[in-house]
Amino acid sequence: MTSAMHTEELTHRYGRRTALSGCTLDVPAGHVVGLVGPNGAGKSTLLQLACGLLDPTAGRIEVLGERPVSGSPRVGFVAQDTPVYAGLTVAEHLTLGARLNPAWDDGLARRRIAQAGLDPAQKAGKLSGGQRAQLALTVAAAKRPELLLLDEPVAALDPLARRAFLQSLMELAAEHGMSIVMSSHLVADLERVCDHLIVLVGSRVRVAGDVDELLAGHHRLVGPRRSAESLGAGRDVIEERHTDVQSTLVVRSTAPIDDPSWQVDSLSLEDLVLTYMSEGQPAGSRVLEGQR
Ligand SMILES: Nc1ncnc2c1ncn2[C@@H]1O[C@H](COP(=O)(O)OP(=O)(O)OP(=O)(O)O)[C@@H](O)[C@H]1O
Repeated sequence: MTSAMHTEELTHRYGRRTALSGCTLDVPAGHVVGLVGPNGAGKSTLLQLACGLLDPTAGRIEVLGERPVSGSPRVGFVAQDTPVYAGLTVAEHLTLGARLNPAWDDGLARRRIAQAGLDPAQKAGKLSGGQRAQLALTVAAAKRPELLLLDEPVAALDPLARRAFLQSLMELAAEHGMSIVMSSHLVADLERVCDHLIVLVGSRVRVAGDVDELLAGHHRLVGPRRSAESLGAGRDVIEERHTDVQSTLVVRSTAPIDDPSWQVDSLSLEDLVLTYMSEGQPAGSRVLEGQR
């Protein structure tokens, strides 16, 4: 499997604050990868390390087989605040993009600008937040990078624009083999477009893998109250809740659960993400299906 990104024990500190700690992960090339985690988990820090805007404090990161270099034409990045040049018009952004990027796809850029309903003559400083995000995304995609890194790209988009944007991401990955890593809090969106998922919690990777494999390997068990240890080896208990009479467990297991006294259900991607995100928090703040 070729990697779009590979990290080993990657750590970044801002002064005394650790933003990412001992992060080891592999992002397969040619996939759309979702990066989720609570606020402050280190997602933006990881993406900025990947595009060379930050340097590791410790550990190693390779992107497309190289040490990340800021401004590389092989990597596109859209930061959370979608920076644009306020004094330049939309059309001037495309002209500048074409001048700076050898693989610039002008057709793609103009199509996306038209789809987003942007006026080429308008100054970027006068665009709305969502329109600015559309422009920044267009410029990043039209660079035709091998890897596109997006930090909460759809947060400012209206639902229609969001759907169109997610559709275009899937097309970029399918038609041009572009690898895409996008952070988002909108798990339903990630579920629509991502085939690989990374859950980052407290500056560490909590779980990562192919979405279908993750869903197939996680189960919710409901049955008469008993200790989680009764499940035996090879089953990783991610979450357990007990009443006087009933136990509810979320387990990771590739082997089938063959004890008929358990009712075994699958998890949605949102349940899976929430389970990992709430790990380590007091049981009262955890969210389980039926209690939301
Ligand atoms: N420039 C900075 N200086 C100091 N600390 C920072 C800086 N940027 C981020 N941090 C800290 O690093 C940690 C990780 O932040 P980061 O922005 O990477 O998280 P995130 O997962 O992207 O969060 P969010 O979902 O809220 O965008 C947080 O504790 C944050 O306060």
